[in-house]
Amino acid sequence: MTPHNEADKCDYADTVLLPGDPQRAEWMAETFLEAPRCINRRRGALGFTGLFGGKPVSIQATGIGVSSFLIYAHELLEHFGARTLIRTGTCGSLTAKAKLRSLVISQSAQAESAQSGQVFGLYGPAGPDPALLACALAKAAELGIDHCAGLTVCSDIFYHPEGRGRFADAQAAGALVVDMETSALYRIAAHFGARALSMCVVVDHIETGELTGYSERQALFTDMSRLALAVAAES
Ligand SMILES: O=P(O)(O)O[C@H]1O[C@H](CO)[C@@H](O)[C@H]1O
Ligand SMILES: O=c1cc[nH]c(=O)[nH]1
Repeated sequence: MTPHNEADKCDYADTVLLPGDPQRAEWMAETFLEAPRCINRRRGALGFTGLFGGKPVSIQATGIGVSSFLIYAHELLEHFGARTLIRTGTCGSLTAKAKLRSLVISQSAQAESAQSGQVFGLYGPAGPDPALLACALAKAAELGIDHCAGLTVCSDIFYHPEGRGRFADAQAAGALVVDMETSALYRIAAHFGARALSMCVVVDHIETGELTGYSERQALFTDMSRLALAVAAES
């Protein structure tokens, strides 16, 4: 038990999938895990453990943004003994290469701004675990999942007064998408000597203004869940 999580120490599997949204956590657990058990309801940040391919896997919602994310990730790594964290998120596309509704695997991540840089300065720069990344790329091809891989920019602010213009530098640096947690995931996992990978479904397009509807999203999460669990099963 921690201030934010009522689970017992032994309730989490070594491998934990991390969606931001508790409804996504519940849907993934009920749809894909055998014998899912809800192990955390505190603050509505739902956590589950069940079996996938005979192997224990957990799914824990992390909320929105780095501050919330780091609380759940820290407690999973330090208190609950998680060794592999796989983010199953959503993101906004910054380029035609990352199509609406497709899956983007974060090969690298950077903070949006100096402000984010200060937050992330607590932990050194880091990327995905190379073996998890290679496994995800191979499995995505094997499962026929529409995906691309590249740089994710990690922002602290969803509604920003400067709007999408603020991503010009990130776009020039080749960023495919923006989310609000991936850089923090890579950095905190490296700090604790754990392995991490982030994959996100593109739910809106910053350049074209295209949007998906919330009710459509569960269908969009099927491929991401299949891929994340295939990686978890091999990890
Ligand atoms: O859908 P999740 O996983 O929460 O991820 C994305 O969605 C939220 C913003 O709508 C941020 O947390 C962002 O990173
Ligand atoms: O535009 C978006 C969409 C999802 N998540 C983000 O952080 N930004």
